[in-house]
Amino acid sequence: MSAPETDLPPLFPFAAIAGQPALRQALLLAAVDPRIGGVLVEGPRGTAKSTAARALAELMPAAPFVTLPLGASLEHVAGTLDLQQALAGHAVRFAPGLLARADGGVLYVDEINLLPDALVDVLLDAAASGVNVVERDGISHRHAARFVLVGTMNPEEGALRPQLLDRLGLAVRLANVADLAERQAIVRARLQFEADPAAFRARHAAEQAALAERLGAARARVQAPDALPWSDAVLQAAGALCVQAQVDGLRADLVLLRAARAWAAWQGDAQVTPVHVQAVAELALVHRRKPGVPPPDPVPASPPAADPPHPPRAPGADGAGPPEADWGAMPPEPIGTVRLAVPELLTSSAPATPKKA
Ligand SMILES: Nc1ncnc2c1ncn2[C@@H]1O[C@H](COP(=O)(O)OP(=O)(O)OP(=O)(O)O)[C@@H](O)[C@H]1O
Repeated sequence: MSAPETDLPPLFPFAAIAGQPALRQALLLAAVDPRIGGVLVEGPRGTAKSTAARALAELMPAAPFVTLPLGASLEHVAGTLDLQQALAGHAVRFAPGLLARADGGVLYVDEINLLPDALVDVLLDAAASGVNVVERDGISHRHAARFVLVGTMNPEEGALRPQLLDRLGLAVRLANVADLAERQAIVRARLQFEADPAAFRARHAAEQAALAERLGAARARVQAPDALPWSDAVLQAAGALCVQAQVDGLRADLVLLRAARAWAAWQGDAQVTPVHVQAVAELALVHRRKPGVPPPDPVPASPPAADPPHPPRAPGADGAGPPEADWGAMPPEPIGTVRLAVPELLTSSAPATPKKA
């Protein structure tokens, strides 16, 4: 886990983020496998979008957190080639941009829907390929740009074109928190953090360390080419969900499979199954589903998906809600069903090492 830099304000720990299970799940999946292509977070102001994205970077080893400022130029983002040097017979000099700085970490793009399309195009290319290529007058330079792209938008302020939406790996639609107990738990935790950040962080240190270790193990597993195989049943499950959502093209299937594999790695499972596909389906499909097509009926669960439980806390810590159910222990569901909230994400007792098949 990267140590917070001393000249920066202390970070609110990922483990202390209350509610928002889909946001936490999507961020963690994108961190397990950055080639998923990032996360689009749609929703109102003040719903922990930037807090969660910053906190995610802290779970990754020495990961930078880079914010793309509004009004940034293409050169500022992608970097520039010094052609004068090249023409004078010197080696090509490359001045790195934000994509280079974000390598290995998180690139946070607030109001991605308000950026020029050309800039979003460059961001999405780099996010999906892990490489940034800068070309000018026949000279080109490429460098690693493996970052988790987190783009936020408020749909009331403008839409993102479907072509660009489709290229964002996962999406989450946040709503304002209407549950009074949950609001109180969030406010109480935040006030405690602001009153004494060091003590607050110390209280969550063990849970944070467990999350960071679990993330590191999952990241290592998805990089191993032979790990986490998928069967035809998995491809079929993904395809069936994509057909039901009436998505365009095949990108949804590919992202869904990649996300399912990341979820299996996070769970410590030995192979990808249709259950993993179901658990991440809505994150891959919500922004690709054809307008007017309803999502599959949610499966009633205990507790119901409409009332997702709070993340686990030590008794009495931060006034948070009750411990959550162990969703991982639930029986498989039929294909075509979707369960959005996967709160056992933050169950620190979950395995950090793969289970035996
Ligand atoms: N679910 C939550 N858990 C913990 N803190 C939360 C939660 N929701 C909101 N907050 C707190 O509310 C404040 C606002 O959150 P944050 O700045 O992350 O919102 P945002 O969604 O990025 O807003 P904006 O779109 O305006 O940038 C922060 O102090 C954050 O800690």
